[in-house]
Amino acid sequence: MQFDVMRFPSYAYDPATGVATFDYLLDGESPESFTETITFPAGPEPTDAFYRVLDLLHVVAGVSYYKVGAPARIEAPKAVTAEAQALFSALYSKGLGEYAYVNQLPYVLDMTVTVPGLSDPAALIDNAEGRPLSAVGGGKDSIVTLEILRAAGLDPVPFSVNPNPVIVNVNAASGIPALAARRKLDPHLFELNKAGARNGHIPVTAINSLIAIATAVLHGLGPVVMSNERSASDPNLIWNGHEINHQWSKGLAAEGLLRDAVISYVGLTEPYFSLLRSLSELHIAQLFARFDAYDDVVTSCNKAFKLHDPTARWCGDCPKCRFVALAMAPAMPRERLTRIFGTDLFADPAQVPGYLELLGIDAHKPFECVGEVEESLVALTMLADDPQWADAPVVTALRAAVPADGWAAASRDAVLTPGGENFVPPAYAKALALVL
Ligand SMILES: CC(=O)N[C@H]1[C@@H](OP(=O)(O)OP(=O)(O)OC[C@H]2O[C@@H](n3ccc(=O)[nH]c3=O)[C@H](O)[C@@H]2O)O[C@H](CO)[C@@H](O)[C@@H]1O[C@H](C)C(=O)N[C@@H](C)C(=O)N[C@@H](CCC(=O)O)C(=O)O
Ligand SMILES: Nc1ncnc2c1ncn2[C@@H]1O[C@H](COP(=O)(O)OP(=O)(O)OP(=O)(O)O)[C@@H](O)[C@H]1O
Repeated sequence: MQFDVMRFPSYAYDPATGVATFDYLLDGESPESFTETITFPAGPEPTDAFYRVLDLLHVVAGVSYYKVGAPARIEAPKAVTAEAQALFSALYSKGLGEYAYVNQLPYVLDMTVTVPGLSDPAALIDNAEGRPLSAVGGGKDSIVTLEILRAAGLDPVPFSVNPNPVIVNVNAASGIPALAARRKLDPHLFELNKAGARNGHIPVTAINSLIAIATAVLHGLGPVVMSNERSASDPNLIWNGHEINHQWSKGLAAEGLLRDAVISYVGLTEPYFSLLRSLSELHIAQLFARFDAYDDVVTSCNKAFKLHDPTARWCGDCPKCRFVALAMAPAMPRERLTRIFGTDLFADPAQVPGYLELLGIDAHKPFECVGEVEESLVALTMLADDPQWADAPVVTALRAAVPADGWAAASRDAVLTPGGENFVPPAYAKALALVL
């Protein structure tokens, strides 16, 4: 399918129903149009700031439709600030890096989004003191964030886009009333995919983040708090001189771009940050071990989410399950880990090849939300030192497979000491410090 340009004809919002509709057009000889629907939790009459977030969301959510044909031009509909334009361009290039690599479309890595003009920054709106909106994905990370915010008395409001049964159960376990938004992709996208249109991964966290920010603005809440970890900024591979990162929109660069766009174009003083940015996945897993109220519900397995089966939890046989089990194992009794996963991955030699990938011994880091190779190596050294794990068949096999220079790269201090740039405001940094 060939298209010349991607356009964004219009969007609409109905305050009575909370329904927003976003229109997209892939223009060319045989154009295709799409409408995405997002239903926000009903709230008071929207302000200008809310509509400004929708202006950003309109362009950002367009990535799902752009990927059908990847035209060489993308024309955003409205004048925005330079920071917002920078977000758009990065999202359609770096955010679609995995898609470009898998579909062998190198020009996508250099895509820019044009705008009809540059606007002045919006007047500032001080939202820093409001109750935080805490994004919940159902995995260990967002549970840790929610509990840190609660312990510090910050009174978080859990929020999810399209809450699946895992998220519903996690929210129930937290006991805190939650907000939710519904997002419906245009069914025409799936028809085109069935007919063989191009497809691939998109930077979904950027879309969920803007839906969260719009909800926070609509409900007069404070900052949106994410749970994106340090290793989310780590690329999977380098291709044509560009970093390809499956988790690009969870990374630090995307967080900075999104913050700058919302601060300048919407005017919020404290729109959005990741509380866990300075922590490794291994460290977050250690913190999760302190909260056993979620053991029967927590699920980070993307395969389980793909099954659309309300009872599906950990599949026990994918990179995400392998990594999270490895990260949690050093912090909890073997029976507890086996209960959470429904299986003992370290007793099953069939898991060894998958673990070799995570340890950087085979192939590149999988296109999944998994930690850095160093984190896996450190977790393995911790298991090797722990009598309950040392003789597990998978641990024994992995210890033998890691080359001598591999161990040298595994520094417990480096992995378990918070570090790196982050955007956490001081009041929230204090809350985090209480659990470290
Ligand atoms: C659950 C999952 O992993 N989905 C990825 C999978 O899609 P699949 O066909 O197996 O199932 P669906 O997610 O139901 O998608 C159906 C089709 O719709 C397209 N689509 C979906 C959401 C969207 O916002 N826009 C869309 O166009 C999708 O392409 C399917 O055709 O494979 C896809 C292709 O590789 C992935 O794009 C799907 O990923 C979802 C967008 C998703 O939610 N993935 C997260 C679990 C995920 O990967 N998160 C990353 C962070 C990525 C980021 O930068 O934000 C992570 O946690 O590492
Ligand atoms: N459906 C959703 N609605 C709102 N926020 C979400 C949703 N899914 C994920 N998120 C948020 O996006 C970020 C990245 O998601 P990710 O799946 O990595 O995190 P998680 O589910 O909390 O933990 P884990 O890494 O263990 O799966 C997190 O801040 C998470 O809270």
